[in-house]
Amino acid sequence: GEATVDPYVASNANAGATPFTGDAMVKAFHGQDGINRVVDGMVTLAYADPVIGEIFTSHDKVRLKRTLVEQFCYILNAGCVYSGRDMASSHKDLGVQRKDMNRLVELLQQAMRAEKIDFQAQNRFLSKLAPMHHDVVGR
Ligand code: HEM
Repeated sequence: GEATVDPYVASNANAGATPFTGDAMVKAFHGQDGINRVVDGMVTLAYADPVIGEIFTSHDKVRLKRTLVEQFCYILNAGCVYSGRDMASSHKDLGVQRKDMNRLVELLQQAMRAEKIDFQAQNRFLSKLAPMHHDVVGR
């Protein structure tokens, strides 16, 4: 099941990036099914990772997968609403460092490669996520 969290106001703005327009990106990611597989792959790798796994293991994987799928799907313009928390609230107190962010990006790349996402589309998506390090990495 999914753990409950403190109340917050849901908004697509919480996703932390302006979505792509048109359907090129959703096609490149093989639709919502492909997005689900990419998130599943990334989350599985992250929980099992020797470097960053420890940051994840005490947190609810069910909610994380659901909200990550919504966030990726929203940003890729694949027809979803993001119902999760904003990136600053989601990551405060986790103690995420820049190297952890870099590691998660590597795992996302691994998951996208496994789904055979076009390389240019991978990089276009990563460039939407990169500025979020300001909110994700603790200071
Ligand atoms: C651009 C990079 C990142 C994005 C887009 C992202 C996205 C998200 C989203 C959507 C959530 C769920 C929000 C919610 O529950 O309402 C979340 C939570 C979480 N993220 Fe990230 N994240 C990023 C980077 C990281 C990094 C680098 C780490 C650690 C290495 C991390 C660890 C976590 C953990 C442990 C949670 C669960 C927090 C909780 O249960 O309270 N995230 N993230």
